[in-house]
Amino acid sequence: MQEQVLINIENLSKSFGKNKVLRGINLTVNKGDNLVILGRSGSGKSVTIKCLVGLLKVDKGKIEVFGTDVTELNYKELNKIRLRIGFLFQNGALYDSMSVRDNLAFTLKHHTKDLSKEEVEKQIYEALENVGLEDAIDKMPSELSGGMVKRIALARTLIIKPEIILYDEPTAGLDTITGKEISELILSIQEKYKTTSIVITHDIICAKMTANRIRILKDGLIHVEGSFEELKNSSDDWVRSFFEYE
Ligand SMILES: Nc1ncnc2c1ncn2[C@@H]1O[C@H](COP(=O)(O)OP(=O)(O)OP(=O)(O)O)[C@@H](O)[C@H]1O
Repeated sequence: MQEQVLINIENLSKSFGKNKVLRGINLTVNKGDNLVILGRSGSGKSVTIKCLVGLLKVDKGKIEVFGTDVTELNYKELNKIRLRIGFLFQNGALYDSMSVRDNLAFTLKHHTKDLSKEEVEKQIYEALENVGLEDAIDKMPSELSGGMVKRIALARTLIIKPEIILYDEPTAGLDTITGKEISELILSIQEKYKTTSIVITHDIICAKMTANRIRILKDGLIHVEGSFEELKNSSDDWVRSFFEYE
């Protein structure tokens, strides 16, 4: 069966002044892929996904998402594509002044107009159930632990039923056990919803649990790609160094 390409990046370049961050990235993500991008701090992982959703303007190259080159779109057209993509940002903060319910309702209503009150409530419960936090519905963000905030942020991402989910450092700032729980959750979401995802992480356990393919960025290019086991056993010392703490 022919693979369906959801993301196709060709020759993507991006500099900030003299800082040449991306020097010609090529990347495809097929439907159902769960791609992990590894790379040292500052190697351009976040810049890559920000270009992907049009938060940063590219210098050169093509980025096709759902078959449309997003580098050529105006704001309105870009927004249409973004509605099909969920983000879990590194500091994916919730709105502090809103309860968990209102945080989720706000996102849902922004995304899908004209839902009945009952439907909104039902979808909020469903999203919270997916992350095992139905009981937190009336809590304020200040009452939640770091791991709970990540889970709620994930529920907020899921509530729009995205076709692609972008995770930027989903386990950053969490202790090992809580980080592992978040990775397990990402995995269970992948299995339940057959989502396509890109996960940017430093956390090798998270990469092992969530990736079907891994790419490693170096010097503004994709240095290497392969499965977890292939890269872990690479003949390249630099590549293997990422897997030392597994
Ligand atoms: N808006 C910006 N303006 C100027 N420079 C930027 C901007 N965004 C990113 N950079 C620079 O681009 C480079 C890559 O940053 P990026 O955030 O993509 O790294 P990263 O690989 O995600 O790192 P980390 O793992 O630490 O999050 C860095 O040198 C950073 O300073």
